[in-house]
Amino acid sequence: MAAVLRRGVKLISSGSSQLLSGGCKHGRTSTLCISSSRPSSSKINVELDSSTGIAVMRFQNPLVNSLNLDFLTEICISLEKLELDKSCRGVILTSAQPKIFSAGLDILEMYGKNPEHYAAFWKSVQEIWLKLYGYSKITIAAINGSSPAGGCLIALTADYRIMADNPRYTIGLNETQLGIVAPFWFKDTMLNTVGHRTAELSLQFGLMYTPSDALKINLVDLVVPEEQVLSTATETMTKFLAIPGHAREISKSMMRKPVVDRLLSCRDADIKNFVSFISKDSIQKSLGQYLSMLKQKKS
Ligand SMILES: CCCCCCCCCC/C=C\CC(=O)SCCNC(=O)CCNC(=O)[C@H](O)C(C)(C)COP(=O)(O)OP(=O)(O)OC[C@H]1O[C@@H](n2cnc3c(N)ncnc32)[C@H](O)[C@@H]1OP(=O)(O)O
Repeated sequence: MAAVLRRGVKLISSGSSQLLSGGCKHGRTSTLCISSSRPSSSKINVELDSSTGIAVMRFQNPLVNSLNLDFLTEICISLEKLELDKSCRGVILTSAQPKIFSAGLDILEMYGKNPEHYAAFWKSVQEIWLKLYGYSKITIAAINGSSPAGGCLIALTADYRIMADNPRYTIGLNETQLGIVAPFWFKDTMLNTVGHRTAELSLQFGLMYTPSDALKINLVDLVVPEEQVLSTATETMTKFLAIPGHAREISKSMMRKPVVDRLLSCRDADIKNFVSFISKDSIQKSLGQYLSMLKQKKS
């Protein structure tokens, strides 16, 4: 059940199984409707301040916000609800997990599973990208931790990126380091942000950037002290909100639509391509080795 935090603000815990269709109004505060059962299973929470129209979506999928099928579905449903909710004007994406924005796609979803599973997973990755890259409302990524690969992609879909000034945090599309390849729409999203040459080097080497280096190549727009990431995101959102909405929205769409349309025109082929690529023995071997490396890092 949504709980009132302060005047005009509601906390919305949303497990995918708990979300009902359609938004609803409770007095002055516009929020999403959810049932009250099993709120502890929520992988995200959303706070919507109806006085400003700003929603804060926090990722809370322990340990590292890795993007598995359920988590992706839950994010997508919440984004859809916020998009339909007239009282919401913009969404800040951030993490409730310490030190990690998102560890990227859950490698376990791409390792040792069957083709049907790979296809369903990839479809959900496409869905989240299509939803976020084509999102009509303003999105700001408040990057308060590391953000490799799919985590970087989520950040890249936002209209603005603000990263915590902590050299331990890194961000980038590191796919080649895992022996896998960022698909064309990951590449296009990166290219539209940092330009051709930087994207080319970045993708081939699978480079991960510290916040200050990410700022130099425009991978992020602003680096601020960690404790100011959210407040700066809110201030920035207010600046975006001062622009006439329809004009901003059309401009955003004009910049992004060709890339969105490109994936829309070949979704099934892209899924087939992914399934055939990820099922290869050599790719499975690379992913297995990478997983072992992650585990060994601890010991
Ligand atoms: C021809 C063209 C065809 C196109 C075909 C397409 C091909 C596929 C394209 C796929 C695109 C994107 C891929 C991805 O997003 S892959 C994921 C990439 N992510 C990473 O490389 C991040 C790896 N993780 C880390 O670097 C670190 O874990 C961290 C995030 C910096 C956190 O470090 P930490 O020290 O705080 O925590 P750590 O102990 O390492 O991890 C805790 C546990 O979490 C597990 N884990 C970490 N990341 C992932 C992950 N992405 N998926 C699944 N599990 C993950 C880690 O193993 C630990 O588990 P455990 O506690 O030991 O059991």
